[in-house]
Amino acid sequence: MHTSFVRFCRVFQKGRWERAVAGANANRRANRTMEREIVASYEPKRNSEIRMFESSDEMATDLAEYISQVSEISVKERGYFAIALSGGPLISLMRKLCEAPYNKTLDWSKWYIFWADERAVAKNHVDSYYKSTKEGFLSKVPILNGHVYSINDNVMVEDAATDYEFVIRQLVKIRTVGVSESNDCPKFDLILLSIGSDGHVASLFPNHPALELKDDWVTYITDSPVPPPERITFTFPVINSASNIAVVATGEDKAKAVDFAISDGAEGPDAPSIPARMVKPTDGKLVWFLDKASASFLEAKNDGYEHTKY
Ligand SMILES: O=C(O)[C@H](O)[C@@H](O)[C@H](O)[C@H](O)COP(=O)(O)O
Repeated sequence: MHTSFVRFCRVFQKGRWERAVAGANANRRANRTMEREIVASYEPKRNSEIRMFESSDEMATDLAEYISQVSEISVKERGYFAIALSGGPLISLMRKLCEAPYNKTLDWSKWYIFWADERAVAKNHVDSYYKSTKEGFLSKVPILNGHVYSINDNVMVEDAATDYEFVIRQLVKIRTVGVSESNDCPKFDLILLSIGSDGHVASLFPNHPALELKDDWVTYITDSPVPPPERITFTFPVINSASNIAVVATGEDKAKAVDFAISDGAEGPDAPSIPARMVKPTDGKLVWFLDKASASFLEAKNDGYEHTKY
């Protein structure tokens, strides 16, 4: 059973749901019940994909290729690549973009950098995502300084959120950032997120009123359960308007959250509030990048273990 599931994930890794279904169909004769369980648990949402990796190195390799492909398509179609970053392991996992061939082949002059969330600290503070992004990525690739839209760290957090939304509105007007056809939200070419062990994405935490915002593009919080408390964050309308969203999960402490975010079994009144479940692109594509540890509850479930409640 375990082998079937791993095989299933490897097919997912190749990026084709149809092939995954074909693989599952091939298993049917061998284990009809197992196949039903897998397909029921991982019924694909429209335009979503799960990629699972044995090692951080494999994930980094695939993430670099994925980002490179999305950037090439965006530059070809729109003339720009507007990408929003976040915290956690992302910057380290983007490390291969700073190496050959990408450092030479990508059209870096068309890249525009944003943050889906940021901690309200000075840019030189150890907690700043800007600082870690600068050190781990921006200083190693030829992205133009004028294309890096970091948060204003000289004002109060609420003003920083207002400023950031204003800046994005100007860029949407001139279409450096695209616009959604179904609402007036910005349509980022790619938003990269990582999931926390409580299921938060960006700085959208479980049970927080910020989860419900419909009209704001950027908001602020002053009570983050994960320090530091003050942050700004994109809202779900903006996240879900993106052309592409990738959610990265690494480590066993994310296993429950990943399971509840992805599995259909987590529906119903007892289902926990997992912000990552609210990542549902309206017109775009969603890809989950999972390491073995963060996917271990998905695997366990298909090994015949009972679904563990959060
Ligand atoms: O301040 C935060 O919001 C967290 O640090 C946040 O970034 C999250 O927990 C990571 O995305 C998961 O990161 P790890 O995989 O490193 O735990």
